[in-house]
Amino acid sequence: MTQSAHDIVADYAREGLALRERFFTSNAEAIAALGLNIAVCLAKGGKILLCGNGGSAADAQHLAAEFVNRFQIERPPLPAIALTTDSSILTAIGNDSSFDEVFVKQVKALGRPGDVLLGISTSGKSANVNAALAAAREGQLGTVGLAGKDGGAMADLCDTLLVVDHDSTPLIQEVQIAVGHMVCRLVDYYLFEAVVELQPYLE
Ligand SMILES: O=C(CO)[C@@H](O)[C@H](O)[C@H](O)[C@H](O)COP(=O)(O)O
Ligand SMILES: [Zn+2]
Repeated sequence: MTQSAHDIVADYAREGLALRERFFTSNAEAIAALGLNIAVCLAKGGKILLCGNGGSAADAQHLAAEFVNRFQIERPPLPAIALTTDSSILTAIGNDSSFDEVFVKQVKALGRPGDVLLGISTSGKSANVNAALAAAREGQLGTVGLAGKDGGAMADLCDTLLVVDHDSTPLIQEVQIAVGHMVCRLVDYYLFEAVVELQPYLE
């Protein structure tokens, strides 16, 4: 029998709520550690590079904007670059080399040791994201992955990997942007509210 529109809404909301509950209950410590890790990178003068495809490209841009502009408190701008935004770079690399290379070359051009690359994918199988993570590791950047499903190939490429254990791409994405927002909140906390807590990690 065909589902009603009401049932589609109710089922989607119920599944998303259950996933959030499961994921954040079992990953709270890892998310707190990730927030600290990103705060330490920024406090030491590093920057955050972000990449992903489709909805994850939007998430990369969304999160870069939170760092550069502000999140919930007024504070100095923080350095973050989404590698998904420059259409000249993306089309030149995609056209001359391959779409798999669109992020790698930017990591090599812009990344410095001590920076962090945050790769976002729901499948863990996006070749351009995984190539960027491999190049970041090679260049001594920290590598962080937000993945879904079974994590794909990202596990072997990331210092920190958070896997949203579900098969639905949009539900995974909704959890991933919440993780990103929590990291922004934690960065504000460590850099501007609880500076003494950060101090031991800077020595
Ligand atoms: O937003 C969505 C689906 O919700 C799509 O645009 C989705 O992001 C695209 O199909 C991506 O190419 C999927 O890439 P990935 O998550 O597997 O790395
Ligand atoms: Zn989407």
